[in-house]
Amino acid sequence: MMSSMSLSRMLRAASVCRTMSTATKLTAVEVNDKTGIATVTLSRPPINALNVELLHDLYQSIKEIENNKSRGLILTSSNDKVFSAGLDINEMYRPDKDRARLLWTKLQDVWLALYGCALPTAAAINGHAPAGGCLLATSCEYRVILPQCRIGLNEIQLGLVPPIFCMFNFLNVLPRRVAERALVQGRIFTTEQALQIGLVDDVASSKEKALEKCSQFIATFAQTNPLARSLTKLKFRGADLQRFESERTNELESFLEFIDHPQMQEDLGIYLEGLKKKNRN
Ligand SMILES: CCCCCCCCC/C=C/C(=O)SCCNC(=O)CCNC(=O)[C@H](O)C(C)(C)COP(=O)(O)OP(=O)(O)OC[C@H]1O[C@@H](n2cnc3c(N)ncnc32)[C@H](O)[C@@H]1OP(=O)(O)O
Repeated sequence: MMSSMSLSRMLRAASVCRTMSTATKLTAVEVNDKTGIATVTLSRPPINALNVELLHDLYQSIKEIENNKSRGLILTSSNDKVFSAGLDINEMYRPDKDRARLLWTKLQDVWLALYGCALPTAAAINGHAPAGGCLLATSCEYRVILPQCRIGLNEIQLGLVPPIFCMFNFLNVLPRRVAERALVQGRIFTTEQALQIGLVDDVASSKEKALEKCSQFIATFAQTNPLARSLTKLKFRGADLQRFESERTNELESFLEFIDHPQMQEDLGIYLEGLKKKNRN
């Protein structure tokens, strides 16, 4: 028979994590009742490519966590090889115009919500994080990556001009010269390189350890007044957020114009085919 001691331990363990009521289909949200930290898990197999629906769910999750006054937000992936492959290229290749508009608007919303999030934010990067994957991670305040991953903003390599928020994110974590060169070259960094240049703060040997490090980072704010903390964060990020707002419409129109261009469509088609061919060979 189970002792009352082990039963109470089990009950305690069961109550530690709860799924948030409005957790959506492509993001799972779990709140640790002990620490008050919410973990958002990107869950769009196979590679968490950011389509309209995933971006929508991610935005909802971030806002929900912020409104529920969690102690912090950790972003991670349900895939053990890929954090996120960035924007779903299928959404940009021969796109439906209204959907392409929605895609970009949702990406902008997610960036605003994550970069300007009042809570401490951390990314447990448990797999590759090219392009939009890197954008999500660098919108957070702290990053831990696993060994043998690749991360970077490679938009230029696809013939895409990195939007202004890519620049803000890189300038926020890297020295200006390193940020500019990385963006202009479309560099993808290995785990070791990312750590060396400061694109990530730490390396962990497993997803669990990465999540633990993220929790430890968030715990460093335990003694800080949450309002004072978030207002200070906004003082650092406010100028970026304002400039983003003033260029938001222009960037949306540029994006739509850009992907409407026949050469761009041809290039995207070739790139997509190249990704698929890799698996056929
Ligand atoms: C202001 C002006 C603005 C104008 C400019 C606009 C700027 C845009 C800003 C943002 C841009 C982006 O994010 S663009 C997205 C850039 N992303 C990338 O370049 C990532 C490319 N993918 C990879 O590197 C790799 O797939 C990686 C993520 C590391 C995972 O490698 P794996 O070996 O584990 O998996 P793979 O076999 O390669 O991929 C599994 C399947 O997913 C597909 N796939 C991979 N990445 C995909 C993707 N991003 N979109 C769709 N499909 C993808 C592959 O073709 C495979 O399909 P099947 O073979 O059919 O199974």
